[in-house]
Amino acid sequence: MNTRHDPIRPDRRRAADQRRAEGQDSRRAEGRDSRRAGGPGYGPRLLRRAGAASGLVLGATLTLYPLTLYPLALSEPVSSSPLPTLLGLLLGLPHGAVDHLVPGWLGSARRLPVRLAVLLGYAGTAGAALCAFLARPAAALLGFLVLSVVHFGAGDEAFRAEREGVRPRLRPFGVLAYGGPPVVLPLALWPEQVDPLLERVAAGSTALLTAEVRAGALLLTALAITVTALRDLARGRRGDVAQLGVLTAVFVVVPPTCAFGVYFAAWHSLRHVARLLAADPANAACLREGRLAPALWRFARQAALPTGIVLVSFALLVWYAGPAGTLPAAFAVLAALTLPHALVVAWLDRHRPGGPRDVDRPARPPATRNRR
Ligand SMILES: CC1=C(/C=C/C(C)=C/C=C/C(C)=C/C=O)C(C)(C)CCC1
Ligand SMILES: [Fe+2]
Repeated sequence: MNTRHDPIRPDRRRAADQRRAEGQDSRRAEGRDSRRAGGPGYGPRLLRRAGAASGLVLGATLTLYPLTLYPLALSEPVSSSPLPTLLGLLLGLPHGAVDHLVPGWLGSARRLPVRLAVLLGYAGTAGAALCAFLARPAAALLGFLVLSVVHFGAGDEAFRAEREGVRPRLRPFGVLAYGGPPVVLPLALWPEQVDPLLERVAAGSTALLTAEVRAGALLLTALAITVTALRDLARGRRGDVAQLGVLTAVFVVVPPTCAFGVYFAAWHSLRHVARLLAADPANAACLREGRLAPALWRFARQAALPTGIVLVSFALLVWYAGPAGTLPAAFAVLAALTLPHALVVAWLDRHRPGGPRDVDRPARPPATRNRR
């Protein structure tokens, strides 16, 4: 096969080989794109819609809140109730329920032993995180908050890159600009509402979050938001600037437990589910035809059993811990599942079309090459 040392016309052979390889490369990239993203252009289109929907829901929360809900939600029992956060977490739970299938979709874990190893690794990592949470709750909660900033922010950076069909670049300021608002703003701007909850989740955790730590994190987040917004403005991405503005404003204006509940279900989870629908090769045909319902139905079926298992484990834990233990139990389960979930999502970001494992160019092949 290797003709590099062929004594006869090596230059012409080499050129022909290169042309053939380029053609194969391009066809492979196209096939990969249509397998994974539901047909050329469909993945980005789905992500654009999901992005617009999440921005609209947060925008609606921001505008309706002062008009209708403000007096109610600022009233003491509602503003510091964990209920909206728990409800949002519950609604968003399925976004992590098909994590174990993702490596198989991207072609890395189709064989049964590999799939079993993925499942075992997932369960083992969750178990280790749960042990850490039970042994050192305050320190573990702090680690969980940092992990949340990175997971939320990297998720949005990857989402934006996939929507544009380019390689994801995890710029630290970009990650902090998107991951900071849902975590840092509640801690820094709403301590009266958040601190009692943090103490209920893990006694002693607020002592670690000193005023200086919060002020420093707030400053860095504000800087990251400003830099990212200016960078996007310079590139003419006014839509992204508006979305970042809405995301930030929601966490400044709306009390945190409410803002976080809406954010988790309608922004983080919705966007991630859109990426999952585009990544599942079995959705390619229906998504190419513009039919979303079969893809959603397939996702619902795949997510049902793992979501059910988590809910039953959670119910057992609450029953064991009693009503006072509900919040710590909820967060212990959440923190335990977040660690393997964040690892799988980081893996997805690296292996999606256009990710660093792919060739060093946009996810979709250039328009001039091999267009039908
Ligand atoms: C503990 C706590 C909070 C933080 C919750 C976080 C950070 C959840 C992260 C979930 C993740 C990362 C899920 C993965 O997809 C709030 C809302 C600030 C205030 C109430 C107490
Ligand atoms: Fe997530």
